[in-house]
Formats: sequence, structure tokens, C-alpha cells
Amino acid sequence: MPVIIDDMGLNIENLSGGYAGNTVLKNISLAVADGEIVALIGLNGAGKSTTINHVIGELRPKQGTITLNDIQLANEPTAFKSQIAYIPEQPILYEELTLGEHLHLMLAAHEMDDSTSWDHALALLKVFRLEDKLHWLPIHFSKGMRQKVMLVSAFMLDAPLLIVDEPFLGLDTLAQKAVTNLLRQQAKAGRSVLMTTHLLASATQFVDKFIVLHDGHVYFEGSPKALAQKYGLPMTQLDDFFDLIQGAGIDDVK
Ligand SMILES: Nc1ncnc2c1ncn2[C@@H]1O[C@H](COP(=O)(O)OP(=O)(O)OP(=O)(O)O)[C@@H](O)[C@H]1O
Repeated sequence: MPVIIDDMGLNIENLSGGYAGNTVLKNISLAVADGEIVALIGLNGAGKSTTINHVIGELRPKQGTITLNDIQLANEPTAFKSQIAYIPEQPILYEELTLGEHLHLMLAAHEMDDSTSWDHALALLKVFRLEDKLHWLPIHFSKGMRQKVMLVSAFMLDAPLLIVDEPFLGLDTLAQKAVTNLLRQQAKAGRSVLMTTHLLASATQFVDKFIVLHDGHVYFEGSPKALAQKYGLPMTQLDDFFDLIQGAGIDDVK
């Protein structure tokens, strides 16, 4: 019988990389399966954004491979990147474009049919209470509204992999709930999510897997329940996880 290797979803294998003269990631391997929500967690400087910058093709690996649904980033960068919607930690908006123009441009840039995708965009605008602001320029947006525009722009693409750096940053509680629901829907539809967060206890509500990055190494990969059990913390107290490993030293509590 032939051996079937399931390479669907995101696979990072033996990745070393970072910046000129600064190898941040040291031989990391991790996977995000189709329909899975995975959160990269770690202290400031652990390498979360650096990992994301490699997956979106902004940084070139020193070693290792990154594959998404059988397409390797190094071999087919355009096809690889076309499968990703990315929300950076700091919103990036075209200051001269209205909200409506911005969304139309995003759809065109991703070669999506505007007539079929626009209803989806409008539904998302409604979720974030932005539906009457299509003619607004970014200068009139609050910080949270800018983040919401980035969220709408990304969710409307229905990309196979959604990457979000700190999805809840600057959002009010209504918008945080809306994002959680949209992430769950994304996963239910078989699409994957790779996110970063510092809010571990809340993330246990919807994340399938935590990946602990520490000093450029993967120290743990598993469910929130498995992380809590391994380090002897109740799920509701996972926000204390890094206090624990700072106090004891991560190698000692492993
Ligand atoms: N442009 C850069 N050039 C050189 N080194 C960088 C650059 N950006 C980040 N670093 C370094 O890479 C390491 C990892 O940073 P990274 O931004 O990936 O951390 P992070 O886990 O995302 O942290 P945070 O929680 O603060 O966002 C840090 O030591 C940082 O100083």
C-alpha cells in the first residue's frame, strides 16, 4: 500500500533564520493543520514576529523549509503567498484612500471578483459597526477602527491561511468577541489560523494548539489543556505561565 504523506496546512521544518548578524530562530519545526487555530506564545523578543515574517516571505531562511498546502515558499513564492491573508500588529492603511476604496483595492490585489466578494465585505463591516463609514479616510479612524479595517480586509479574502499578530490589540470587548467568532468560523470552514497572543487564558477558549517559543526554540507544542497539565497550572491561570518559567527557568519546569 502506498504511504500517503499529508502535507496539507502549514509546515515549517528545521527553520533557522532572523536578521543579518542575528540568527533569532534556531532550527524550529512546527505545523498548523487545515482547520486548526494555533497561537505562537512567548515573551517579548522570543521570535514570534520573526517566525511570522519568515512565513509571509519577508525574511529569507538561513536553513529549513516552509510549505503551505504542498507549495514550498522558496520554490513558488507567488503561489505560496496567494494563500495567505496577513494582519500585522501595526495597521497599515493607504492614507489617501477611503475605507470603501481600500477594500476594493484589496479585492483587486488578490484577484477576487468584486461583485461576488463585496456582500461578504459589507457583512464584515457590519460586524465591526463600520458599515456607514465607507467614505471615511484613515485620518478619521481611531486606533481600534484601524485595526478593524485590517481585520475586515483579511477576513473577506477567505484565504487558506490567516496570520494575525495580536488580533485583539486595541479592540473593544464587542470587537474582541466578533474576532473570536470569525476565527472559529474560519477554522470550521477548514481554513487555518496562525496567531500570536500574550492573552493565554482567553486564548484557551478557541485555540487548538499553543506553540511556546523561547529564545528562538520551540519549547512546547500542544493543546492548551496539555500545556496547563504539563506545567501544573489551571487553564484559567495560564496567564501566569511566563511568571512560572521566568522564576524557575524554562528548562527546570519542562
Ligand atoms: N529588524 C530587526 N533587526 C535585527 N533584530 C531584530 C529585528 N527585529 C527583531 N529583532 C530581534 O529579534 C528577536 C526576536 O524578535 P521578535 O520581534 O520576533 O519577538 P516577538 O516574540 O515577536 O516579541 P514581541 O512579543 O515583543 O512582539 C529580538 O531579539 C529582537 O531584538
